[in-house]
Amino acid sequence: MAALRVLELYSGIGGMHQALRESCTSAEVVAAVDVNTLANEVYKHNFPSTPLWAKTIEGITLKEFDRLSFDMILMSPPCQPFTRIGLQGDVSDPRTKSFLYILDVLPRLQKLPKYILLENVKGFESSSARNELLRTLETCGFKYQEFLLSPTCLGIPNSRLRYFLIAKLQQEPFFFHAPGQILTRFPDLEDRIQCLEELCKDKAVDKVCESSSLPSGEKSLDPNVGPHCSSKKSLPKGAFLFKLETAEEIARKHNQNNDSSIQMLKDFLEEENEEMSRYFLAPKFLVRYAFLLDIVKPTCRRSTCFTKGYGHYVEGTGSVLQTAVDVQLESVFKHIENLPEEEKLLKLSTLKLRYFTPREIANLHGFPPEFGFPDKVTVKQCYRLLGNSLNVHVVAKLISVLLG
Ligand SMILES: C[S@@+](CC[C@H](N)C(=O)[O-])C[C@H]1O[C@@H](n2cnc3c(N)ncnc32)[C@H](O)[C@@H]1O
Repeated sequence: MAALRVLELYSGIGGMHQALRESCTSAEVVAAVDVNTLANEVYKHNFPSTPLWAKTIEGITLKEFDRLSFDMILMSPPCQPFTRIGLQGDVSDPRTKSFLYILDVLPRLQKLPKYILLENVKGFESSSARNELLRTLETCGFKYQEFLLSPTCLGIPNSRLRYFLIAKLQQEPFFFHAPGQILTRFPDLEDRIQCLEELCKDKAVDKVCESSSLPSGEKSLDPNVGPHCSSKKSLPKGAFLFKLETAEEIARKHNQNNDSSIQMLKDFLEEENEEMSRYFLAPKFLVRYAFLLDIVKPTCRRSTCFTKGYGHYVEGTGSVLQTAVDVQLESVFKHIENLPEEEKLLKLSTLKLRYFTPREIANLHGFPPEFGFPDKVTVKQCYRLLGNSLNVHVVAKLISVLLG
């Protein structure tokens, strides 16, 4: 079979390209498009032979799109218009303009692509942009399925709940098709068998795969968000409230750390060495923000989503690592608020807290060891680019599901 011709839109540092490679699909990225100069340099560094179009998507003409004659679109449109903490400008946000342009171009292409995969933040599913996307796909005759997935459903100790849509230009729906539902786990062989059994029983086709949508007891949704947050298990013995955390949060973290189906963070960490000193949290910063930090140890089986503000803003941008593994977090934080500043600092310093390195975040995001950044890219810029990127393993698996 001829290699698939893939168009990678909003290519950034090439998370989609990396995922395509990991999926072992016979494919060629015929063009990668992005306006960000730095992201483009990282892309070129890692995928030197891919044609990189450093221009806006809305600046590409229908003719140019047609000339590419692509079979597949991989895209992660800007997510700011849809984030829960943002203004949710949705289709009226200027950053959605290029996406609406793609939707406008799609039905007018000489040849429709056979496959589409889109990634965005949680929140996109309730946007007008998504409704517009579904309407366009239906008009063009695509069959599609939506997902909300986090790397935790692949055993990776990092929460990054994201919206995904896969679409194919075929008569037959996906075997796991769940009309009107957003799947919160990957479809598996069981779904296929069940699907076939149901078909054999000659049941109504639209009922075929209902069961695949919401599995019971599945650790599919991001454990940091939604109903899974409220653990029904009782607090671990001796646990108490500290560090501005509620009993519920402490219980949730405890449960996550005891979930042996998730790998430990230590599998993703670099060896501690002298160069790590640059990643340690500055004392002033520690005293000021310690209560807001999400602190994890190498033996933990969780970390929060690393965003583009990591290393710059504190709250909600990603976990920090406690490298003094024998120190009890509780003993450091208990009654700390009553201590004078110097003593506070002394206590906090015993934890030896540091940021995850860009390489460690890349590891958690599924980028292989050979994926790198040009020397001139600073650590902060790496955090920014990685925070904008995606989990390669999750997308690779979705590509396999889409083409399977
Ligand atoms: C969410 S990031 C995608 C990241 C990418 N998937 C990766 O792995 O790094 C969105 C990207 O879209 C790019 N972008 C935003 N608006 C654009 C436009 N109108 N035309 C081209 N690129 C655009 C940004 O520069 C950014 O790199």
